[in-house]
Amino acid sequence: MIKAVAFDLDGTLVHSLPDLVWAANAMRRQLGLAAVGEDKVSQWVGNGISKLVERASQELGEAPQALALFEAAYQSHLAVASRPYDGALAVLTELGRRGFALALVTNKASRFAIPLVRDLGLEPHFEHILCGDSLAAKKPDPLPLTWLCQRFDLAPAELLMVGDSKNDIQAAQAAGCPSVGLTGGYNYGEDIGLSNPDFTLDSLAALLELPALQQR
Ligand SMILES: O=C(O)COP(=O)(O)O
Ligand SMILES: [Mg+2]
Repeated sequence: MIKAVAFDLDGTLVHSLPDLVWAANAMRRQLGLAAVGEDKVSQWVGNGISKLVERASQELGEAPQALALFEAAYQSHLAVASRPYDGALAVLTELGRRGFALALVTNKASRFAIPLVRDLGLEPHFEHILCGDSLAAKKPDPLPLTWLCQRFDLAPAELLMVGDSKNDIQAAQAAGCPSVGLTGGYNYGEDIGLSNPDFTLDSLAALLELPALQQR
């Protein structure tokens, strides 16, 4: 029986790609590189900011200044075009009303993730927020989910992970937690179904129809 739900952030609750593209291009311009579009950047998201920057400056090989350039740009442009997906706030509110404990498990570093969820009004819904730098390992490592199970005093089977990326599904599988894979997010251009989540859904709103999430 599910008692708590852990949500991923980028590509799951928030369409953050436009601001990530903006920051990546601000960095690339200063490094003398050409601008890139959403199609490219969406494939660089998933393993945290430093990996994104590494992928976004790959043509240069070593670019020690790249991370600082990206971070300065992104910090000033976190929630300009980023928006919660349709129904995101309503789904969090309704799951809370049904008695489920909610948590956020993102690979985004806390200095970006926290102000973003605060700005978009998502923060009060979560009992715990785990970011890419909160613990010794991030998704696809199971650590954030096993940490949550301990905090919530739950068995792995009682915590549902909802995410758009194979990192979310692999973390859930390694922790022994059930998972929902959302289509339409940022999954390196791959079909999320290939990661074998327990459920594959096309929208957040469809979560509310899952039999396991009717009532805690
Ligand atoms: O920052 C990233 O690379 C991905 O963030 P997410 O875990 O919220 O999808
Ligand atoms: Mg994601």
